[in-house]
Amino acid sequence: MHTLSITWQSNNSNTMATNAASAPAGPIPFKDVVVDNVDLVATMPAERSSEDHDDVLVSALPSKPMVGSTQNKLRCYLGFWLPETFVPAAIGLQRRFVPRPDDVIIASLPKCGTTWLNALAFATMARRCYPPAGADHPLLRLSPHQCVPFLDALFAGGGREARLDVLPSPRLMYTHMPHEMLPRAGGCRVVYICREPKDTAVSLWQFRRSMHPELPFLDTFESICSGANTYGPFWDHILGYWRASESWPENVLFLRYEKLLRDPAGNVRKLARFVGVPFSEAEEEAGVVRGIVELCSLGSLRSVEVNRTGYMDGLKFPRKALFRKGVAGDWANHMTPEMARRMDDIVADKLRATGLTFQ
Ligand SMILES: Nc1ncnc2c1ncn2[C@@H]1O[C@H](COP(=O)(O)OS(=O)(=O)O)[C@@H](OP(=O)(O)O)[C@H]1O
Repeated sequence: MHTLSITWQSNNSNTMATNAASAPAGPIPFKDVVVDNVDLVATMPAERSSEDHDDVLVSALPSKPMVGSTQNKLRCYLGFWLPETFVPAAIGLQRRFVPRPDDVIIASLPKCGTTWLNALAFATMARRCYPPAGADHPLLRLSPHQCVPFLDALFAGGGREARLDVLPSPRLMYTHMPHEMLPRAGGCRVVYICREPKDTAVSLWQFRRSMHPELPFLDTFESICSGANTYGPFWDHILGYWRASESWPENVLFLRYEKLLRDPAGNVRKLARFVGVPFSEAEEEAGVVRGIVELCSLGSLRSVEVNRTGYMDGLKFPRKALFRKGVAGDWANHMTPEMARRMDDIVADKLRATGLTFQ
């Protein structure tokens, strides 16, 4: 098992002095601290979990194979197909996670822009300690997933969730769990990123192929359409956060990957306002938003050493597989018209009368 360490280091006072002029008014996230060596993905339990977790017998839940994995399977818990190793995380999150009012949680289905949004949120919230143009920015030596703790891995067992308690406020974390698995209380802020389902399907398949090059697209496609895919059904995952964003707009921000591609700066401003640290006029004039967008662009992240080399240890996937094409519409290169129509029909049917569309 990988050893995890969370190191909080005092910030360099010169950096603070340089930033003072452009610092926003109000609470300053990440003041005096730097997140380092937080690779919570690497701590995912390798063993399968079939024990009793708080009176839910994981091995008694309905199961299906997980496409592309011989080690893990999916279990249906409260209507969602979760990786078996993460069912205890869903239970633990619901029962024991105590959000703080100023927590920020990034939520998504896998392959919807999680890595990008993690990077943007981290760079935005940590900008006083780390100006985006700074040569010592954590995103120049750590992967975005190393900068943002992964709730699903932390709550998967082994007492790791206690590590969250020592993080100073405001905490930034991420999850792939459905909205239904998050506790209601606490009033923390959740930022969800949603992506066109056909592109998400292609991205997931390509990611899996980085480990299993021969994997046919059809297996991934069929499992997604059936609903029994990792964290699926995808329509229920999306709708859970969509409805929450409509009911509690001050708590849940619903972002779209395609809109982020079209207007990254506008969406970063929206994100900053939502998490309570809007950009000041001085910051706008100093090009801070532009700097964050550039730092977190696919080209920049892809060129960082840690993102080019090495593996997401617990998952054995190469990190570079997280930074592929980053475009909208790649589905057209991999789906037949019939496959595309089938998925569009599923989406139209499931999202009917919800106000959410992908057209
Ligand atoms: N900076 C940036 N800008 C635009 N797009 C980006 C960026 N970083 C990652 N990506 C693209 O996001 C896809 C990976 O999805 P996730 O980050 O959600 O994967 S994961 O859930 O964290 O495993 C994957 O999409 P595809 O290229 O379509 O496969 C990545 O290329």
